Amino acid sequence: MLSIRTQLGIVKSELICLIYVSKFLNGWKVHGGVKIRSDVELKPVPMPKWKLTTEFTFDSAHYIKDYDGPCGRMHGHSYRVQVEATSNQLHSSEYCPHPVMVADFRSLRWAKKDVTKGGLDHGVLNEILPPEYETTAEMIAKYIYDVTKKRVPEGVRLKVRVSETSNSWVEYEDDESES
Ligand SMILES: Nc1nc2c(c(=O)[nH]1)N=C([C@H](O)[C@H](O)COP(=O)(O)OP(=O)(O)OP(=O)(O)O)CN2
Repeated sequence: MLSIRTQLGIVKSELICLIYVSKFLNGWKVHGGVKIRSDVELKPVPMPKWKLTTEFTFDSAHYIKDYDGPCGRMHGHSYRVQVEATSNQLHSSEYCPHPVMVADFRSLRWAKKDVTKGGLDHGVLNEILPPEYETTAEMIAKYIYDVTKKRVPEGVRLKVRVSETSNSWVEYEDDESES
């Protein structure tokens, strides 16, 4: 008789099981495998963490494709970049075998290198960035974020700020809700 389906479309034994579970949970809820009273409000446990910030500049030329104005013509900026890396764990790096750093500063500062050495300095950004990245400060920040993300240990959260001129900054960062 175990296979007799009820009108709810579930097996009888499953129904009995559900009744037991609902009685068991009456006024309670299960959180992380633990039964707790449903009126108890759970607050996130604060986790101590490290936050590194490094800043650098690079000088490059660019134009914004189809931009109706001076930014559509080839021109240059001294870009200022800040990269922030956050983690509650320390890691080893390519250069250091011991788990003593969030991420090696060297892996965060790659973009300041000369374009012939894999960086963005003294290049034409429209030629360096893959075509899916336009050369707005927004997309330069995303590009630096995307490349840096591949160079830092898993779980390290990143925020990249880019400034073309002293007036304006752009930020690109991990989605808080992902952690
Ligand atoms: N949201 C964005 N807007 C603009 C970007 C950008 O990357 N993101 N870029 C440009 C141009 O590249 C331009 O070089 C910078 O423009 P602007 O801020 O106007 O530069 P100035 O410092 O010369 O501004 P002033 O107000 O004239 O001093 C445009 N927009």
